Amino acid sequence: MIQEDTISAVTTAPGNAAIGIVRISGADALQIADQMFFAASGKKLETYPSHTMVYGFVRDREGRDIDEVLTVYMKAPRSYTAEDVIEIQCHGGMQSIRQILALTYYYGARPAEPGEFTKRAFLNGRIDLVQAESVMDIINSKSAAALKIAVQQQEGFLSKKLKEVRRKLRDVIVHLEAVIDYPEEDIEDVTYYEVKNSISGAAKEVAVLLEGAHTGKILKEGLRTAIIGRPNVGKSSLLNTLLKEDRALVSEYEGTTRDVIEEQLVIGGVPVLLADTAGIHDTKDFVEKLGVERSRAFLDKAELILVVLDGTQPLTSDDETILAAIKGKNAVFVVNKTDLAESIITKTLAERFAPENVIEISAKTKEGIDRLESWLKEYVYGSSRQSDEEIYIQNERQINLLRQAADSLKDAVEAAENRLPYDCLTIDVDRALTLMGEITGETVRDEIINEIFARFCVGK
Ligand SMILES: Nc1nc2c(c(=O)[nH]1)N(C=O)[C@@H](CNc1ccc(C(=O)N[C@@H](CCC(=O)O)C(=O)O)cc1)CN2
Ligand SMILES: Nc1nc2c(ncn2[C@@H]2O[C@H](COP(=O)(O)OP(=O)(O)OP(=O)(O)O)[C@@H](O)[C@H]2O)c(=O)[nH]1
Ligand SMILES: [Mg+2]
Repeated sequence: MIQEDTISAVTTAPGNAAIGIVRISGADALQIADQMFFAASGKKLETYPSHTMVYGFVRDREGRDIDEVLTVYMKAPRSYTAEDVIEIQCHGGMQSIRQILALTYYYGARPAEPGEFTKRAFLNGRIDLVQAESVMDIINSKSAAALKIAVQQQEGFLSKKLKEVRRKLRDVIVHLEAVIDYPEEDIEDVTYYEVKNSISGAAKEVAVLLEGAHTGKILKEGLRTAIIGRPNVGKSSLLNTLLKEDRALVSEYEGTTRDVIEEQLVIGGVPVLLADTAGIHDTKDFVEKLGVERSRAFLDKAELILVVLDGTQPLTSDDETILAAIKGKNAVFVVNKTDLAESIITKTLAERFAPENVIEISAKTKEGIDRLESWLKEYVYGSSRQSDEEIYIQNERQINLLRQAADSLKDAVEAAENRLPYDCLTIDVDRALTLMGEITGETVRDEIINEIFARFCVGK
C-alpha cells in the first residue's frame, strides 16, 4: 500500500540546537532532494550507497547557499517508512531549518501530519501497531525501566507473543470447524477436552500479560504514592530522605507541613509520584483543617499509601483514625524514628496487618530505607517476576483490548465445559482473535489508526 504523496517535516525539537533534521519520505523524495541539495563532490545522491552521509550544501531557488549540511538517502524499502527517505541534517537554527523545509514544500512535498512517518511504516507493513505505539512510549519514557520496556516492545517482543497466542487460537477454530463439518459423536468428549485445554492455555498466557500490565503502567506513568500520618511522625523527613535533598520543611512543631508537596523521583528503579501531606489530626486551626482535607483527598487518589508512624510512641487515636481510613488501600506501614528507641508498635502492627508490610526505618539515619526500596520493588514487579523476558504492557488501549480478549476466552472455556454447540465456542474464540488483532493492528479500523497517530508529534 504505497502512499501517493511525498511528505516532509522537521524531526528535531524546535529552538536553537547544534543540528536540525528535515526528513522527506515518499516516491518523490529523491527527486525533491536532488533539486535543493548539492554534494561537494559534485555527484548525485543516488550514486552513493544507501544510508551514506553525504556532505554538501542546500541552495535556494536562485542557487544561493542556505546552509552547509549532511544528507542521507535511504532507499525504499530499507528505511524508517519503507519508502524512499531523505534526511537533511543542517545547523540547528530556526532560519536554516525553516528555509530548508519550505524548499521541500516548494519542490513538491507536503507537510507531514503528526506521526505520519510512523503511520507509513505501519501501513507499509514494516512495523505493527504495537511497535508503532511504542515509538511514542520511547519518546515519553520517564524512567530507564520504562524506556527498556518501550524498546523491547519496539523490537517486537509483545507482538511476537500475541502472534503465538493468536496462532494457537486459530488452530482451535480450524479444529472446531473441521468437527462442525464432519461431526463424529464418538470423539465429542475428546474434542471438548482438547479444545478446552488449548483455550485455557491461551487464556493463561493472556492472563500473564495482563499481570504485567500493572507493572508496565507504573513504570510508564509513575506510582502515585502518598505519605500519610499524624503530625510530627516524620513524613516530611521521609520525603527529604527519599529525595536526598531538603525539599520540605521539617521541624519539631506539629503542623509544619500545611499543603501537599508533590515530587517525582525514582526509588529502586521505580518512578514514583510522591506526595508529602499535612499531618492528619483533629484540629481547630482553620488553615490546618484545610491541609488535613487535602491530605485526605490525596489518600483517596493515591495507589499506594506510605503510612508513617512514630515507633517511640504508642498508637494514638489519630493513628487509629488513619489506620481506619486506609482500609482497602494498598499500604505499607513505616515505623519511623527507630534510631531513638526500639519500636513499641511494630509487633502490634505486624499482628494487625501483614508483617511483611511493616517496615522499621529512621528517616534521620536512613536505616531501613533500603528495606523500603525492596518492598516497593516487590510491590511493583511481584516477587517472582523480574526476569528480562517479562513483557510489561504499558499502553491503555492495548490493556483494554487484552482484558476483553481474556473475557471472551473465559466465556469460551465455560462454553467448552458446558459442552455448548461448537459454533458457540468458535464465536468466543473468534472474538478474542479479533480483539488481539486490534492490538497489533491486523484487524483494526481506520478511525482507530488515525486516532492513534494523531497523538504523535510532527516529524515522528
Ligand atoms: N537520523 C535518524 N535517527 C533516528 C531515526 C531516524 O529515522 N533517523 N529513528 C526514527 O525513529 C530512530 C531509529 N529507528 C529506525 C528504525 C528503522 C530504520 C530503518 O531504516 N529500517 C529499515 C532498514 C534496516 C536495515 O538497514 O537493516 C528496515 O527495517 O527495513 C531506521 C531508523 C532513532 N534515530
Ligand atoms: N530522631 C529522629 N527524629 C526524626 C526522625 N524523623 C523525623 N524526626 C524529627 O521529627 C520531627 C518532625 O519531623 P517532620 O518530618 O517535620 O514530621 P511531619 O510528619 O512531616 O510533621 P507535620 O508536617 O507537622 O505533619 C522533626 O523534629 C524531625 O527532625 C527520625 O527518624 N529520627
Ligand atoms: Mg511535614
